[in-house]
Amino acid sequence: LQRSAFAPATVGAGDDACADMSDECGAWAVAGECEANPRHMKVSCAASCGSCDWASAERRCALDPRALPAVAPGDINRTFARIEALGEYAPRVLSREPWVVVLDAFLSAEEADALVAIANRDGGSHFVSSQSGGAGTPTGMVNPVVSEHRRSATQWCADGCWNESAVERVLSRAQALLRVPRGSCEPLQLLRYEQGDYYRLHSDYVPEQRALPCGPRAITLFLYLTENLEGGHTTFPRLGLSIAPKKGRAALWPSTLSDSPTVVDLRTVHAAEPVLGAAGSALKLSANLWVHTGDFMAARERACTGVQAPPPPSAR
Ligand SMILES: O=C(O)CCC(=O)C(=O)O
Ligand SMILES: [Fe+2]
Repeated sequence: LQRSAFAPATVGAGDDACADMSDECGAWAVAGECEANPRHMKVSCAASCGSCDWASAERRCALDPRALPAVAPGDINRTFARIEALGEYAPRVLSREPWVVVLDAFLSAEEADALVAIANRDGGSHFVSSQSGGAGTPTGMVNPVVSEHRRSATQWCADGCWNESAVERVLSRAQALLRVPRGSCEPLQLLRYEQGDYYRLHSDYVPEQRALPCGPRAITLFLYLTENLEGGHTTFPRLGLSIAPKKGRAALWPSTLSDSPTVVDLRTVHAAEPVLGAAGSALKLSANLWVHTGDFMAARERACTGVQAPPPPSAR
């Protein structure tokens, strides 16, 4: 059969109707992608996957009124004050209103090296050009795009990568430090900046997530995995702060208000300064661990994080 034999399908009528968003849905479904890639397929190819119950975001992503927030009002202030008082990992408070804390001894050198090895596995081929921002999609999600706002490479340490022992250790430590459930954390995002790479001023807050069960990103734990590089500082221009990359260092800041943890705090907008030095040797590797106010991992299973899962590379 020719690919064109599959026209976008529509199934049912009225409230239960659902449609495919792509001509390729039928071919992908035949190739088994509804099971292999359900977060994209069951939403965008609902007719071909027989998943009309997933077609409506309102129904699929309804909020559970009984769900307890992972970050409740006041938690941000309590958490940062506790971290300062505890004194573990050599904390330095750079700002208190809002909080920005650096933990120079968060990772051991071995752990940083282990994360670097994970980032570089298969010759670094898991990295893709970083995306950000992005336009809305017909399914009400954001489709991040590569833009001038950011030049770097990114990979998600998700699914199988969770089980790597260094990742597991680091996630458990972060969870214990912040006293948040594992499900509120996104998979670790690994970043690579080469000579000239940067990330312009932004907030980590994703507005579309506020109305979703995952809630917005409330806290960022940012890990520096390499050092001895020129540039590449993380700067907070509204606070006059600049954090240098240093192996094993973590920076911790909120993207929301302590009293209203689903409301953005624009005082912590930040940028990654360009990495300087010789082409080929200038390199900054780092990682983001984002904590949400809701259960991010449960929301991710149901394609309810507001970010469109990528389509299958092709129908085989
Ligand atoms: O690379 C940095 O220093 C900061 C990166 C960042 O802000 C981000 O990935 O959201
Ligand atoms: Fe950021």
